[in-house]
Amino acid sequence: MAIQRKYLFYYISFINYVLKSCFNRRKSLVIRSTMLRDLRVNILFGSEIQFKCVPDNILEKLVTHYYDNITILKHNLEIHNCIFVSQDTLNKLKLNNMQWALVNVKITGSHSLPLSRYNRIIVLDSYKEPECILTSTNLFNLTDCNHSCEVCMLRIIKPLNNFEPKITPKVSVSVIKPLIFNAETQKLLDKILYNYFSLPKCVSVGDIIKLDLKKFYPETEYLVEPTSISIYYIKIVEVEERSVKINLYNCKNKYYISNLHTKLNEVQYSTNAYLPMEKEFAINNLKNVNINNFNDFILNIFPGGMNDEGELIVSMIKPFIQQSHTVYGVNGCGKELLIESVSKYLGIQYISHCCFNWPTNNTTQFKKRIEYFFDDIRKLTPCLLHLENIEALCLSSTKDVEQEILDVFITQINVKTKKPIIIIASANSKDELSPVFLRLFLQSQQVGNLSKINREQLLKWILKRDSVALDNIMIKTIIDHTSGFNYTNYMTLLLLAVKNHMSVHNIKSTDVILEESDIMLSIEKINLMFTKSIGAPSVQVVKWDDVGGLINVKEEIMTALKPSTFNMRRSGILLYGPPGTGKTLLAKAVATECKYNFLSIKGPELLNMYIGQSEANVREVFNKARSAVPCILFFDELDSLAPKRGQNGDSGGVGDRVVSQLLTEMDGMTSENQQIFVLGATNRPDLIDSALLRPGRLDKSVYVGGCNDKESKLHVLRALTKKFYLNSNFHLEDLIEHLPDQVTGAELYGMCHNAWLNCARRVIQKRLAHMNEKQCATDENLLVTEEDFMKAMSECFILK
Ligand SMILES: Nc1ncnc2c1ncn2[C@@H]1O[C@H](COP(=O)(O)OP(=O)(O)OP(=O)(O)O)[C@@H](O)[C@H]1O
Repeated sequence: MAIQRKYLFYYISFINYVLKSCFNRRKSLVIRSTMLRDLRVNILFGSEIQFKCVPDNILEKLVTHYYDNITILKHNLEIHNCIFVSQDTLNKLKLNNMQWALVNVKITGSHSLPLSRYNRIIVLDSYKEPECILTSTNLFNLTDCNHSCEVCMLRIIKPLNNFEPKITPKVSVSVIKPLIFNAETQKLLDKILYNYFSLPKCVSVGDIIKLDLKKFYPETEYLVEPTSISIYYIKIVEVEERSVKINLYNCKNKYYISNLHTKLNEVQYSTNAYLPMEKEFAINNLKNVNINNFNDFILNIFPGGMNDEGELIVSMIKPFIQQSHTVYGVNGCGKELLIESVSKYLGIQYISHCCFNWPTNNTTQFKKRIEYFFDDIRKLTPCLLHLENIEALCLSSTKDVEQEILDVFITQINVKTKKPIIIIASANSKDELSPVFLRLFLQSQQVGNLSKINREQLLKWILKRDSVALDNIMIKTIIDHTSGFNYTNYMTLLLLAVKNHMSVHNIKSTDVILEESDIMLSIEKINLMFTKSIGAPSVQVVKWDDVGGLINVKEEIMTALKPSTFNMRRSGILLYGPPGTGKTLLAKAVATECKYNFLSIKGPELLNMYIGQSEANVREVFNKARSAVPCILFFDELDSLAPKRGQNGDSGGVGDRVVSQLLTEMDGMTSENQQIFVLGATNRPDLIDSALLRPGRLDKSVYVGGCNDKESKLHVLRALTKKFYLNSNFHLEDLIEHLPDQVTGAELYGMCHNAWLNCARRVIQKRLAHMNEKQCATDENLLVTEEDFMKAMSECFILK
């Protein structure tokens, strides 16, 4: 029987196994079918081992941790040619450290085998799970650069005992990334290639090589115009062996390339290629990385809390055929970062273009710009084209022009190419695109507001990526105070906090540990910026204890705002009651305490004499609220905005239309998301249209009454005199007896205000009298006495 030499090793193992079984009485000689299958797999395909792709910079660190520079240089340990295993796995594979072996991959759901390639098996001591690690570039090369296959196992086919790659005299490479070239990029690339091959590098024909600009040309940091492309990819197209040209299709042998012995030839062979898929990346600071903790230094490619959206966009794109989709999300929600991450995840080149660069006053020029742009893009396939602000195509003043532009766009995106152009258009909202335009896109994905858990994940992701230190308890506090924040908000928050920390502590380095005060100050600044940007008035800070009494009403509002066990919440509450009982004050306290955005509207402000304008104002208010979620929308004097419909005297039915608009918006609000809460306030609930008070809109009416018992009067008085210095022998309880039975908060406020003024006048008079004694009236001297209150009371009320 002619046994091929490469399988001899496995046959010997098999015979050993049978002999061992014969001598072991406890084991039966029966060889089960699974054993036979495993054996057959081993004989034909080698040992299967599990793997994990690890970011390049982490692997580089690990190698330098375990091997000194001399060993790395002597053995030419280049991470993209190596598979890293533990000592146990090496023993199991019966290999020696740094030995070359033929390796290939097992592809999920496929029986065909990619060609085997040479790889070095390197031991990283104390490495545990899974059985081996390698770079994503190496894995991609092992699949013959097949971007659409999923590898489930690595196979070590055959150990090579005396293998040593030869030096090739000539090599041809082509550039894959960057897609767009100019003289400057060319110069940089030449320099990187020269530096990279200054030490001999081992390659196979067809290999893709990843070159980090920072690593192979660190001087670029000092260039006047820094380049934005930091990673370059090249492909080995052809090598020469004893004057025979070896190209892609006839060999997977390894060759050494070095500047000294090899002539490098750059060809425009194929810029059209996929890239290795990168599902994870390493954080910036890898100071303390080691073999046991390296997983802590790896981050998912999708931003934290946006994993589901990322996966959904990936599933929209797969399989790679020419197609167009849309992604919606408000400004700063991280659309661009997400779409770029999707391109890295799928290993497809990313091109982004802002559509606002196209429009001009001249329609022909506008159309030409679109055509030229797509002509250029078709040379760069396969690629993921991100068209930012696609609404720019729908902003023409006339419908005819819009249609012409759309026709050109449709023609261009439907031109078929050999390799696909995957278009992802993004806009702030679906409403900005015309229906004709919407039909062009197959599927759409909304990047919505982040839930509390997602915000926490996102913040942790950013902190880890940018190596910003915070303690865990602070993260929870930040999350509680930043409802409605998105990716850009958190980036701004950290930037402001770092800036603040550096200026307060006079630190120059960027390695800072942020304190709670830095963060809180930045949150306040951002909230203020935001309030200004949406045109909301800044709300005076009112705390719960500034509102006296009204305990039931406070509880009612708070339970309505908190999601219940079934995640059902009220969409709105109507506060009604006599004037001056604290309805507006309550709304302000809700805004301060809940840390929600707060939009306050006085009913009559929205009414306008022009036809249609009042309804438009209502729409505008709800749009503002939607862009500021989570948001409390407070309508004061709601009876003037939403009176009963069909009443006489309503000129032209404006009131009816405003009510209808209000009802529509409130319905939309509940179905779209639960983060807008409407508070209404009125003195006359009987005048409000009943449709507004049905469940799902303002589904609860709460009475806010005056103070008619001693306890509530005392609570309000305590709240109003919180900042007063009261004379020690005077108690507020004594005042209560003299107050009228029915008083409102506003009346009590008036009385307290007068009492303080009485006190101030008294102190000033005293001061003027003692002018010569140089005695000053400080705050401590402003002790409000019972007499001040009694005088104020007699001014405000008819005493009992
Ligand atoms: N419960 C209370 N605790 C403390 N102060 C109160 C209370 N109720 C009313 N006030 C005082 O009265 C002032 C007016 O109250 P507010 O404007 O909230 O009344 P309102 O019910 O909204 O009146 P209107 O119906 O006329 O708009 C407040 O600024 C506050 O100083």
